[in-house]
Amino acid sequence: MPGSLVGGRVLNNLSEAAVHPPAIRTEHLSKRYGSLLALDDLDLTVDAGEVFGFLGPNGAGKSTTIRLLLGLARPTAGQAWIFGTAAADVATAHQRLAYVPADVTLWPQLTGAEILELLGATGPGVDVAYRDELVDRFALDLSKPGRAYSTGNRQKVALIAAFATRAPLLVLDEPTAGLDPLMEREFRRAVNEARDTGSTVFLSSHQLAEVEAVCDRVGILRAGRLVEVATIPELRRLHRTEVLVRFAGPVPELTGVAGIDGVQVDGAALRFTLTGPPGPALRALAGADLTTLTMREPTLEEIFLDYYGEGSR
Ligand SMILES: Nc1ncnc2c1ncn2[C@@H]1O[C@H](COP(=O)(O)OP(=O)(O)OP(=O)(O)O)[C@@H](O)[C@H]1O
Repeated sequence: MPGSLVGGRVLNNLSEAAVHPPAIRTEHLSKRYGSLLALDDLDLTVDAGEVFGFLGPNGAGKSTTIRLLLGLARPTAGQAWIFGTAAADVATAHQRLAYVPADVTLWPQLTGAEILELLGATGPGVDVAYRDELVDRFALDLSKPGRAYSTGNRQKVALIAAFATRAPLLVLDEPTAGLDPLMEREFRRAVNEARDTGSTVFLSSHQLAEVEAVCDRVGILRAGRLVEVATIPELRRLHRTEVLVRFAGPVPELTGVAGIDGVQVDGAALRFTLTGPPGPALRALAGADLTTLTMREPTLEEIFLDYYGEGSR
């Protein structure tokens, strides 16, 4: 390794970053449309090999970010890199990525088969055997002209074309919005296969179950600002857990105990929300005569509602 020849940990790390740059890196990336700051100072790194979910309510700035990453829009400030290449250097950056837009448009006169051929010939390469396998798995009829495909089938054509490139980076904007549950399952399989072969997947989504099923990490965007980046278990730890306790004897007084919120007494049952470490609550309960203790982790939906809440965009 060139780094180890000259020695020194710092130099090794530098050469590592140069040889294996992150799949996506942004620094102070911002986009303004008139008075609207659609994306505000985004600093994000997605490592090669990660499946990263980009979440946010309508209008949060997800598609704007994707357009900036693809060089389809110019940042107002900041910069983005794809595997170390400036996103603005489209000819180089796009040799290593495949993209599926939220609204797939196909050439109306070409058949599905012709469209896949064309996309294969103009993209970053194609694994024909894998493409044929995906056509079967997504149950896509390739004989129809583009104009005759439904929204979901147009999406399938674009997804198959993207996965079949085996590109090092797949950028997918709302990839399953038009797919039925069976096809969603195939989509998840294909994402896992992409990860298994070392590809990076960056997907924007509103579908929390999908994000939970396939993503290693998620970024949460709200009104143009990145408000969290975490793994899903980390997100759960950051958020409240609902606790239900039933007692055989008297119900202890928990109001004022650290890390507890929303205490409700209902006969011999006590409900509360754990907002911090469970130690103080458990100590407060230790002397009581408990019959059951149930803890429920927040669903991803509850976590996102916490972030989106009032005033979100
Ligand atoms: N070309 C444009 N001109 C003016 N405003 C724009 C333009 N593109 C996007 N916007 C605005 O920027 C904000 C972010 O839009 P963007 O499409 O990035 O959101 P999104 O998170 O992808 O939303 P959705 O989930 O609905 O797709 C929105 O308020 C949108 O109206």
